[in-house]
Formats: sequence, structure tokens, C-alpha cells
Amino acid sequence: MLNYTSIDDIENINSWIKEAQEIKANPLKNKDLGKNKTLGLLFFNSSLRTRLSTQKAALNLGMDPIVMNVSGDAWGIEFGDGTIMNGNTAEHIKEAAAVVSQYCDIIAVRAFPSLIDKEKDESEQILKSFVEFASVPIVSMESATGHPLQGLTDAITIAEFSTNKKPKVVLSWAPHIKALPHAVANSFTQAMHKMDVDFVIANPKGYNLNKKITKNTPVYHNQEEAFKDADFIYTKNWSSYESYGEVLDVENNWTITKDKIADAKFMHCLPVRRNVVVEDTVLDSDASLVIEQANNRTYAAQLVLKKILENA
Ligand SMILES: NCCC[C@H](NC(=O)CCC(=O)O)C(=O)O
Ligand SMILES: NC(=O)OP(=O)(O)O
Repeated sequence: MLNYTSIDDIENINSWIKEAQEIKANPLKNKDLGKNKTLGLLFFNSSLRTRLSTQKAALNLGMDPIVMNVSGDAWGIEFGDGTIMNGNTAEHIKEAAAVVSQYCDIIAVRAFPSLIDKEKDESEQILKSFVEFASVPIVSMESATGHPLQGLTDAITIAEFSTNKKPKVVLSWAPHIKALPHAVANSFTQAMHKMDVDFVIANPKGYNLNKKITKNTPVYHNQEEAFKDADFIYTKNWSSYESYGEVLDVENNWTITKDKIADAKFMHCLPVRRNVVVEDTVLDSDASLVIEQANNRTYAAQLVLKKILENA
């Protein structure tokens, strides 16, 4: 594997999950694989889990991670082709990506969407420019439309906690005060399509995700109906895709409660706003997998880095 920028880069999810489980059982087994190799982590947006777990994964492989907050600390980067750069951007991605490639053997990038310009967000200009102009492999740490390290983590976590042969998994929208990206929900959906699960989505009217991603997944506008007999309830807020980036008025209360989830396990990528997205009683109960999910971020990242290093 050269780059990891999408769930589509996973050729066989079951063998990847198996390998991630082996890594989790023995995380220092490949301590020499990344010796004298550098991982660069470039953040255009905030992070806690991705920033630390990806560094931890690199360290477990013997790599040296170097981190930069691009927004604020670096010079403003220009992505436009042929732009007359007499505005706020000071250097072009052509130079920036080429230069960082000299310092790093792999570059990982986080760049969220604007949630204003759908076409521009869907063009994945930042991530794709790094792929084009860097001379080393690129890993997405959440881009405008996907969060493939999270989607892989979620697949690993569901496999780990699954007791049924074919579990029922629900992706449920939940409320939030801000307009949030579709990336986590998109990658989770794509990961579930690769797994042997009964997968449905629950969201209010006006909140359907991109049909090109959800394909023929059943979509319920009634949360209670969707949650019936669920084994895993994966919760996430996202802004409207149809009325792009808008936060719409919603009739019913979609906050996740203990009553609603019944015997299902609760999942969320974090960070999560307590008592807006989900009640304390769920997060503080044994039904919540969120901490173990975050733990699995290390092994998902380690698997991806290992595959790239093995290919080098
Ligand atoms: N990396 C995981 C989620 C990141 C982002 N969440 C956020 O921006 C939450 C911000 C807040 O709650 O203020 C998202 O939804 O894609
Ligand atoms: N789940 C996740 O990506 O968390 P961070 O945004 O804190 O990295």
C-alpha cells in the first residue's frame, strides 16, 4: 500500500482486523521496522486522539514522529493552481509538500471541510494536493469527506466486542450545537459495508448522508424503529448534506439515552458533548465502548503505518 486516504484502500477488512488484533496483543513486535524513519504529522485542525495515537503507533514501530500545527504556526499555504499570491498565503503546496517530503518518510495530514462550499470540500483539495506534490506516502488523519483511521478503528472495535455471528449495527445522528463534518459518518458507513453486519442508519429528515456513500443502506427517520434489536449503536452528529453545512430544526429529541439503547453497546469517535449528544448515564455505563475505541486508534494507525513501511 502506498497511501491511506480512504476506507477503499483496505483490500480485505477481515485480514486487516486480524492483523490489528495481533498488533494489539504484541504492539512492540515490529519495533525495528520503522527505525531511522520519520513520520510527519501536519494538523490544519484540532485533535487529541489522532495526534497522540498516531504518534504512539509510530513509536511502537520505532519511527520518529514530528508534529506541526499548520494553521497558525506555518506560513499560509496556497493550493490554487496559477494563483497570483498577493493575498494571505505565503507559499505554495508545490514547495511545501516537496520540502516536508525531504524531512519525512511518511506524511499524515488532517484537514477538515469548510462546510460552506460542497464542491470544493468534495474535491479534497488539501489531501489530494499532498498526494500529488509530496514524494512520500500520505495518510489521512481526517479529511473533508472521510476519516479512514477512525473507520478502521471502529471495524476493529466491533469485531472485538461482537458476540453474535452477524451483529446489527446502527449509525445514529444525534444533536449538536455546531455544524459538524460528514467524514466520520462516511468512513464508518464505508467500513460497515465491508463487514458482515446488518447495518442501518437513523437520522432526521433533511440529514441524509451522501447517497453515493450510503448506497442501499436502509435509512430510518424514526430512531426507536432503527434501534430495535441493535447490538451496536454508533452515534455521531453531522450537519445537513442536502442543505450543505446547515443545522436544521429537528422535531424529536435525538439525544442518546439509556432507555433508547437498551442492551446495545454505545460507540462514538470522541470528542463527545455530554448531555447534548448522549446522556451521562450511557457514557458512564458498561455499555459504552468509547475508551476502548480510542485505545484501538493506536493499533489501527500502527497497522496502516506497518503496511506502508513494508511496501517501501
Ligand atoms: N475527529 C473526530 C471528530 C472531529 C469533528 N468533531 C468536532 O469538530 C467536535 C467539535 C465540538 O464538539 O465542538 C467531527 O465531527 O468531524
Ligand atoms: N476521534 C478523533 O479523531 O479524535 P480527535 O479529533 O481528538 O483526533
